[in-house]
Amino acid sequence: MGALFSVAEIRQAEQAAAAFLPQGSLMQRAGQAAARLAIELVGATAGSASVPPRPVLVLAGPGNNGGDALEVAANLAQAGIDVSIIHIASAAPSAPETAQALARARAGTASFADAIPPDEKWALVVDGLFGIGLARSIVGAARTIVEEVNAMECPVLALDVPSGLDADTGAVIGPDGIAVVASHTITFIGDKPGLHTFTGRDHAGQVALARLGVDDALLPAASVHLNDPSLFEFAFVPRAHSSHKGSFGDVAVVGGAHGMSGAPILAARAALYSGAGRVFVAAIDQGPAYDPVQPELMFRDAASLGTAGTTIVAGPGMGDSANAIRILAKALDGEEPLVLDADALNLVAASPDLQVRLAARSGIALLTPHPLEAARLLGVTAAVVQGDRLAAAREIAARYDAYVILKGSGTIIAMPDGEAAINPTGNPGLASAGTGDVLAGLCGSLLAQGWPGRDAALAAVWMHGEAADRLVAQGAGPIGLTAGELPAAIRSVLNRMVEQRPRRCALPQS
Ligand SMILES: NC(=O)C1=CN([C@@H]2O[C@H](COP(=O)(O)OP(=O)(O)OC[C@H]3O[C@@H](n4cnc5c(N)ncnc54)[C@H](OP(=O)(O)O)[C@@H]3O)[C@@H](O)[C@H]2O)[C@@H](O)CC1
Ligand SMILES: Nc1ncnc2c1ncn2[C@@H]1O[C@H](COP(=O)(O)OP(=O)(O)O)[C@@H](O)[C@H]1O
Ligand SMILES: [K+]
Repeated sequence: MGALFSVAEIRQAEQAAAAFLPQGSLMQRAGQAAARLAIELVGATAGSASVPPRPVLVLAGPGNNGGDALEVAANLAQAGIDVSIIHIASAAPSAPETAQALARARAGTASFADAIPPDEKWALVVDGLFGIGLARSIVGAARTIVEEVNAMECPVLALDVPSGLDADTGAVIGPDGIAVVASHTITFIGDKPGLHTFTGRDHAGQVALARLGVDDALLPAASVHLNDPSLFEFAFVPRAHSSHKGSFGDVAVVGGAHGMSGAPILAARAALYSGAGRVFVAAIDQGPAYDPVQPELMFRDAASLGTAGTTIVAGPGMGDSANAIRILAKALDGEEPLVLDADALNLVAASPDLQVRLAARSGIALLTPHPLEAARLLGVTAAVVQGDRLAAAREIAARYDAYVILKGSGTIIAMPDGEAAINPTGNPGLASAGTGDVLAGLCGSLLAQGWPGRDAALAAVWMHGEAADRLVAQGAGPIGLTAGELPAAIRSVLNRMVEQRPRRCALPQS
C-alpha cells in the first residue's frame, strides 16, 4: 500500500503489460478510468436544473498523454457531455494507439478548436498535454495554454501527472519551465514520488491511482512509500501499570546559546508531551533557571551534562561557539541515540572532524535537516537539494549511516539501507519558526522510549504533520499556527494511535 515508483520503473511495467495485451488497451483503460473520475467531478460541480451544464475542455498534447486525453474526450462525448478539444498535433507520426484515439474522438460529438475559446466557463479542464515523456521546458503554444489554464478557477484533472511536472522529483521540468496546477490527478499504473513532494503537492492536488489492470508482479518491490501508520503502528504499545518514569527514557536537548533559549525549550516540551520519562534542557550558555510554563523541565549546564543513558537532541539554538563544538563532539562519540538538528547539522557540515565522528558512531543517529542544512551537508545549493529531494536525503543517509528527515512540504524520510518514505501529512501552517524544534524533540522522545530509528523517524514526521492538520481543522491555522501549540496536539495524536493498538502492554525492563 502507498508504493511509489520511478518513471523508469513505470515504463518497464507498462512495456511488459502491453506485450500481453491488444494494442491500445492500456490507453483505452486510462481513458475509461479518467472519464469516470471526470464525470464524478463534473457531477459535483453541476448547476441546478435551470442552469445548463457547462462544457468540459480537454487538452491533448502531441504524445501518448494526448492519446489518453483523446480517449477521455471520446468517452465523455459518448456520455452526452459537451466537450471541446484543443489538440496539439505531433510533427512526428503518432503512436498507433494515439492515432486510434484521435480517430475515435473525431468520430464523436466533441468539437475541436485551435485555441481556448475566451469567456467560456468550463465545468472541468482535463490536462493531457504532457505526461511522463516530457523532457524539456514547455514552450510556445503549449506554454500559453498552461498559463491560461492556471488562471482559471474551475477544477482541473491532470492525466498521469500535471503537465510540466517531473514525476520523479516534484520539480517543474526545465529552466524557466511551467507546470499545470491541477485540483486532481489520476495517475496510471503506479503512484509516483513527484506528485507528493516539493512543488508536486501543489501541482497535483488530490491524487487517485488507476492501475489499468497491470499485474503487481510486473512492478518491482517498491523502495519508496507514502508514509502511513501501517508502516510503523506496531511500535505504539500501551503502557504497563507497573511502569515508572525511568521506564520511558531521558532526553536532553542541547542548545540554547545566548539569546536562543526558546528553541531547546520547544524541543524539550515536545519530548515531554510525547512521553519521555525525564526531559532536560542543557544550555550551551547560561539560560533560564526553569520554564515557568513547563516547570517539569530540568535545566542543566551542557558542559557538565552526563550523557550516559540519555538520548541527546543537539542543535536547537546551539550556535557555533567552541563550547558548542566540544559538546557536540562528545555527544557524537557516545553510544546513546542522537538527534542532530539545526546548528548541530551546520557544525557537522563545516567540520571534517565532526563528519568522521558522525560516520563512525555506533549508536543511532537521526538527522533532521531542512533543505539548506541538507545542502550544506552535501556541499551543494538548496536548489540542487530541492531538485531531487529523495536523492539528497538518501545520499546523506548513506554517507552517515543515519536516519534522515529532509523537511519541507512532502518531507522525505530516508533510511540507511536505502528505504525511503514521503510524508503526506502537514500543511503550510508548519512554515513558521520553531516547528522544526518540536519535530526534533519528538524524534528524541521516541528514541529515548526505545523505538527503533526507522519507526521513530516515520512516526515522528507523520504525527507532527497530523497534529498540524488537526489544529487547522479546528481553526487554529494554517495562518497563525504556532510551534508552541503542536506538543499538546501531538500528545492527542499519539494517545489515539496507542488506543487503536491491541491491548497488550510492554512490561518495563526495570
Ligand atoms: N505507452 C503506454 O503504454 C501508455 C502510456 N500512457 C500515457 O503516455 C504518457 C507518456 O507518453 P509519451 O511517452 O508519448 O510522452 P508524453 O508525456 O505524451 O510527452 C511526450 C511528447 O511531447 C513532446 N514534447 C516533449 N517536450 C515537449 C515540449 N517542451 N514542447 C512540445 N512538445 C514536447 C515529445 O516530443 P519530443 O520531445 O520527442 O520532441 C513527445 O511527442 C504517460 O504519461 C501516460 O499518460 C498511458 O496511456 C498508459 C499506457
Ligand atoms: N509548507 C509546508 N508544508 C508542510 N510542512 C511544512 C511546510 N513548511 C514547513 N513545514 C515543516 O515545518 C517544520 C519546519 O522546520 P524548520 O525549517 O527546521 O523550522 P525551524 O527551525 O524554525 O523550527 C518541518 O517539519 C517542515 O517539514
Ligand atoms: K498531463
